[in-house]
Amino acid sequence: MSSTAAASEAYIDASASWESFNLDPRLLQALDQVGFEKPTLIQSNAIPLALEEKRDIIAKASTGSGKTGAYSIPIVQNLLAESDGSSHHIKSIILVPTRELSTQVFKFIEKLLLYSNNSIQVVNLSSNMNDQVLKSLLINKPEIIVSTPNKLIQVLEAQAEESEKLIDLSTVRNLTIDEVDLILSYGYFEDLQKLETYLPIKKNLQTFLMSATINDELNELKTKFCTKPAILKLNDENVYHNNLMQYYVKTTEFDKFLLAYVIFKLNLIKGKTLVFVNNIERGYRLKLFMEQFGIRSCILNSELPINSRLHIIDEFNKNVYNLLIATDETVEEADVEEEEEEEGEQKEQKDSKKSKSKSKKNKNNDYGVTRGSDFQNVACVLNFDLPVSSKAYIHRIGRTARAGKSGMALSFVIPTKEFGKHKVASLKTAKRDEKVLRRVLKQQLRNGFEIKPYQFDMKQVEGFRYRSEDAFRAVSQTAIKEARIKELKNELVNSDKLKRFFEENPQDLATLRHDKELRPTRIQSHLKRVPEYLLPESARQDVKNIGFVPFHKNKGRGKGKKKPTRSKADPLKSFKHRK
Ligand SMILES: Nc1ncnc2c1ncn2[C@@H]1O[C@H](COP(=O)(O)OP(=O)(O)OP(=O)(O)O)[C@@H](O)[C@H]1O
Repeated sequence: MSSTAAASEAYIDASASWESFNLDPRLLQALDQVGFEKPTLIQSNAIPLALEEKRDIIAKASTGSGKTGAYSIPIVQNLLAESDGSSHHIKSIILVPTRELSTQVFKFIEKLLLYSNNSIQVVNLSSNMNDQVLKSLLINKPEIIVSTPNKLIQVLEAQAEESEKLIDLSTVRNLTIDEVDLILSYGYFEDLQKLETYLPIKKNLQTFLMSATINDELNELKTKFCTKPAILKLNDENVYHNNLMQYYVKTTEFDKFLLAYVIFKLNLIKGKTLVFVNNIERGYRLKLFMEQFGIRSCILNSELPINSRLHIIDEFNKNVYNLLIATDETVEEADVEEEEEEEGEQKEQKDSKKSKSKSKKNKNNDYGVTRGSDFQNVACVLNFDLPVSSKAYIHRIGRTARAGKSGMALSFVIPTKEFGKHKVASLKTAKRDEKVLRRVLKQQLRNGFEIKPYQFDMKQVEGFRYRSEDAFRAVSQTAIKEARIKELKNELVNSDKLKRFFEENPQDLATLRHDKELRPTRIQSHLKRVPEYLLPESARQDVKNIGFVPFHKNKGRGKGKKKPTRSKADPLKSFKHRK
């Protein structure tokens, strides 16, 4: 069995087994190798529909519920069943919204093909290989192509002039669109329309459309690509998020920084934390601020080269880094509009064309980490900046408590009366924080979940204010600009090294750290130490006795269940000093 962690009992479908789907022995062996003992609910529902009934499928299932397997397993099974090992044709196209996800899905399929003796080939079109390498891979007519819609169309259009067609989609038998609503909101709709002209639509083409949240725009795609699809809407949030504790803290614009300092310096969160901010500049501001206290973190945003982005996620998953500050660049007006409409606040009809073109700006980034990315063992998602919609909230918190594991989500919320009071620490999106919080609370409650208010003991936190203000002042606009350029330069060098050594020297990769200090202009080394007098009483007397956030499974979280005991529900209350 491999290192892939076993899923919890609630997460898998105990009544089903891989054997019951008549899977190819090579695939069964691969599933055993990745450590999937039994299918998850979405997998046990989707696989028979796809394999036995040959249905098109539209599936909505919770984040972290195993949707990748739900479509990849039938794809690989069909290919293994058909393959004679000699002739090759492109049979399956898998479209995903981001390059990160493209790599992730590609790697997963490679694992499923481990015992297929190269009879089936898979290519990641969106990876960073040069044209010659890509050409050599495509010449072999790989059975599966994983790509963003944009990249696929680019290659198809570029070859239109050439006599030899590298990609011939007339042989395609399966089209999968993962995170389909995000694909639409990224402005990929036109690319999908173009794709229609290359694919044998509705002629023997099986289609899978997958997402954790599904919107109305999907109807157009459904009519275009599907024939009598089976619609799977698993009401599974309460199964998957039973292990997720959710809290929010009402605070002020500056105190977000103060609290982040206290939380990370005093190690109040045990395990890896993924911090979400709403723009790139905020990410660097927070990193530079925390750096002064000796708190190391990595940055993840669309500015960084793709190789670095993938390496950072990989290393974070291998526990090389504890703290990752990711910019959520899906903070879209379209999302906000959509929610306002849903709640009847905006009566006017949405001009769908306008909203499609508006979100198009994201498309060229092909970047996104709130959706689909399989971050492993994330103990806490900290919404340093609250997202702008409850949909975005679902996807962010879905980066923790995955595969039945436990996790915690903590969100900082700026009350409307506090908005705009601290010029430098202020953020435009925070104006709507309270409104968004109301929606998030309502939406989570519908699924039986409570997001509890969390009160920090501000008397204890107050002692850290002076140092925070000092450190915050040092992070000037110029310091941020310089740090941004420096990081970019570092990562370009890293990315180049990564490119050259990717395959040959995997050990060398480990030495490329992404959490190096970026150093704001003014260095204040005294800030790295927390003096004894600032520690809470208990921490001063006996560091070993100080508590930490318990991330073990808590059975009492679900709807109508018994409330957890205070010590379990109040994880941030006790302080631990970072050594
Ligand atoms: N049958 C299974 N048994 C055990 N673990 C599984 C199984 N299927 C998937 N997993 C694990 O569950 C995690 C989540 O799976 P996956 O990334 O497919 O979720 P998802 O539904 O696509 O989530 P998202 O909506 O966030 O993209 C992964 O770490 C994966 O390895």
